Amino acid sequence: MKKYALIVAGGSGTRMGSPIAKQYLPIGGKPVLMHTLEKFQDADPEIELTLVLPEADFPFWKKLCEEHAFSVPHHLVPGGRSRFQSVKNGLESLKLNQGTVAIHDGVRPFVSREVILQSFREAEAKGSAIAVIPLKDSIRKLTDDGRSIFQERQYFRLVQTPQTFDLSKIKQAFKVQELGHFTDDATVFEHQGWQVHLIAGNPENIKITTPEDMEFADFLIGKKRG
Ligand SMILES: Nc1ccn([C@@H]2O[C@H](COP(=O)(O)OP(=O)(O)OP(=O)(O)O)[C@@H](O)[C@H]2O)c(=O)n1
Ligand SMILES: C[C@](O)(CO)[C@H](O)COP(=O)(O)O
Repeated sequence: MKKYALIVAGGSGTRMGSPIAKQYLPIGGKPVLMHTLEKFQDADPEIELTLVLPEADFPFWKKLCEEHAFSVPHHLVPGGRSRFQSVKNGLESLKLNQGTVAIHDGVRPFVSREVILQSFREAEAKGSAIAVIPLKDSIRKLTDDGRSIFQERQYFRLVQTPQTFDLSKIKQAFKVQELGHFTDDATVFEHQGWQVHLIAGNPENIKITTPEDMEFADFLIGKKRG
């Protein structure tokens, strides 16, 4: 079955607060996004890659690719005002309806090869595959009257990407109007009344969001290089 990956990097990285958006910041000598694209190509060179970026950044990205002699083949698609709109643009750019598509945050460069391959296998068999990890800390729910209530953490999971789907189903799901609780692609899929299938993610697959995450990313890259 044909495999696609939609790497979404259409955001501006306000929580990082750096002059250059976080997806272009260097770790281990090259931009975060290049590591992410390479992860998918290394997992399976047959995966067709689409990169969603703010349209105004296209010339900057092309310059970065030249500077780094970056040769992983990919199509560029303009992002939207929210993650939902960026994913929608990316899905609409895929002209065929058959296959599976992994939707992945460009700022998660530490996704493992095993998780990528497993997500495609399970999505082919079950229609969806959402990478999640269990919690290590205890958790509490805050109430409106200022109290907090213990929660049984075994019933919770942290949700990562990739979130991989049957292509025709996820295209159909994204035809809806955007709702406030659509924080990821699983919530959009579920809105159709379909159940999502969870798979085990890899714990180092962090979403680079704040300056501390960049420090951790530098540490992880260094550790991998030994
Ligand atoms: N309009 C948007 C907003 C976000 N994203 C992407 O969705 C992923 C997860 O979003 P997040 O970490 O929130 O990125 P930003 O929106 O860039 O960060 P912030 O919320 O701090 O501004 C990122 O790869 C980001 O580039 C996107 O493609 N299009
Ligand atoms: C899609 C996601 O990375 C899953 O954990 C997350 O929901 C993105 O959230 P953000 O607030 O847009 O960073």
